Amino acid sequence: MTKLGIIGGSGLYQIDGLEDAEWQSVDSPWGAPSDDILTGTLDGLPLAFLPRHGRGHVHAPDTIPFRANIDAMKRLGVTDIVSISACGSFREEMAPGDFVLVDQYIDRTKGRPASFFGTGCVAHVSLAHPACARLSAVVGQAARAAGITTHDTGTYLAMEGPQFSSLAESRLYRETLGCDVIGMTAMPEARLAREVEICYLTIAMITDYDSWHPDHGTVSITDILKTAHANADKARALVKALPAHLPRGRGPCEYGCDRALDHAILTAPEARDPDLLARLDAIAARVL
Ligand SMILES: CSC[C@H]1O[C@H](OP(=O)(O)O)[C@H](O)[C@@H]1O
Ligand SMILES: Nc1ncnc2[nH]cnc12
Repeated sequence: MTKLGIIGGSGLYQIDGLEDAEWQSVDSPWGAPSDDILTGTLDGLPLAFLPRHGRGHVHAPDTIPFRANIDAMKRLGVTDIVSISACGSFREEMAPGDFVLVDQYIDRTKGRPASFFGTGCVAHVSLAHPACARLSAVVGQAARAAGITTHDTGTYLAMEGPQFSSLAESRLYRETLGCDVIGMTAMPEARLAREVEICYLTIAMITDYDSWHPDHGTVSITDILKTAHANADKARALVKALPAHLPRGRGPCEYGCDRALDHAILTAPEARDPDLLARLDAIAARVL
């Protein structure tokens, strides 16, 4: 049975229209999630919504408790995460107001805890295709049905922030690294979603042209927030359109997202750390 998780970014701190809506506090051995999680159903689809920065925008990109957030989603039984992020654009044709379905990432974040595994239980999952192509196709259909201009692929540069990029960095990411969009939060979120075997997709909601564009000057938070608020209405329209496109029942993910931990754990059973294993109870129960 599909259970949809939505992670809302800057400007998207709640969603409307859920039946049996309830803000639930979820305990995680990885710390407190960014906020309580709004659960309910939308047209019969079970859904869990978490504002990534917390209501009131409490967490900075580097203090978001990514592991607690993803562990909490897993504990709630979420099978698919659609993660929504305000992003800058490196492409003229990916204009403010457009949505980009991210399929690749370049991770330039620094020092954020990026794995549930480590000493005492070492695991290596594949991240060659971090986004779930099945989820991306479904979200693309729903976004178009909601009248949103949507680009089907894009490479996301995850920067550390919280400051925006210098002009030289912006040009490097666009011209040398070939990235399409930029933000501060999709990593390590995408890595962690793969480790917990949840199908995952980042939707980049374009708010600005970062600082490379000769006609747009430097990126300003005031302009970003104006576009982010308009984008949040589109994001809510997209969420409303999703249940009509997302099948309720589900077989195995055809791209293997839900089996990412098969053969991934290297530590011998007798050498595993019981404390770490206890913290992995929700994450790796299927294989431990
Ligand atoms: C509001 S501008 C910078 C801020 O917005 C993005 O957050 P999110 O991905 O959660 O929408 C960006 O990554 C920065 O954290
Ligand atoms: N230009 C930009 N750089 C990083 N994060 C962003 N979020 C929105 N716009 C951004």
